[in-house]
Amino acid sequence: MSEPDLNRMPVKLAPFYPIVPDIGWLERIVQLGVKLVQLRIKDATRGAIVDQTRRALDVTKAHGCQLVLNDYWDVAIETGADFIHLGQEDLQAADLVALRKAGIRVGVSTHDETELETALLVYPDYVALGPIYRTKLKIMPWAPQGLERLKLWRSKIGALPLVAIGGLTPDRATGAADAGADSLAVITDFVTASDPDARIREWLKWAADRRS
Ligand SMILES: Cc1ncc(COP(=O)(O)OP(=O)(O)O)c(N)n1
Ligand SMILES: Cc1nc(C(=O)O)sc1CCOP(=O)(O)O
Ligand SMILES: [Mg+2]
Repeated sequence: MSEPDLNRMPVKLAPFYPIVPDIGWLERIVQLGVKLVQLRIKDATRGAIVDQTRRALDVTKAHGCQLVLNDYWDVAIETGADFIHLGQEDLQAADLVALRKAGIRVGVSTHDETELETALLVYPDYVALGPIYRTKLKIMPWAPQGLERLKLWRSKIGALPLVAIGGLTPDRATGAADAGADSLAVITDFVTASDPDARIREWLKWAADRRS
């Protein structure tokens, strides 16, 4: 368990939080104005992950965007990523003290109340709840949580930043944000769009309208 750093400022997450499978996607969308992005690489060597994370940090820093690395907590420390995102199994393996010492922010996945209790024990910088809607990305044992569950998470975690994930689309965005999500994590919607750049711009316009 890692103690909270009382000097650590709470994070403010951008309302739109795209997740990408590789550096090519990341470079493409950061140039469009994305301010928070997750690099979620599956099935690559550690060397390739380090290399892509370094390249991701170069491009995100140049564009005033924050980088979240998924899963690879040791690579996050080695490269100086802004955040690490940890699932519940990742959480058991990660060295949270080392992450804190390195100044890396920590986001944690939750899918039920037990997982939320576990997540809160490590004083995360944000909590993610999913899948809010059915997702086509991966098979998951949880039924869609829905907006009521998002409201419940909001009431349970107070001011801690809350990320919604799973099946989100621009049509569903305002509902999820009004239910309490500070930031919406999205993959399939823009990756499978006929014009991904246009879809990213649509999301960014929604985020800008949401902020104002
Ligand atoms: C913002 C956000 N929320 C949830 C997840 C899922 O993390 P995890 O449960 O570890 O599953 P994988 O993404 O590693 O397959 C996430 N990546 N990001
Ligand atoms: C990777 C992932 N984790 C989830 C969780 O609930 O923890 S849902 C999910 C996929 C979300 O992406 P899409 O926008 O493609 O549905
Ligand atoms: Mg994971």
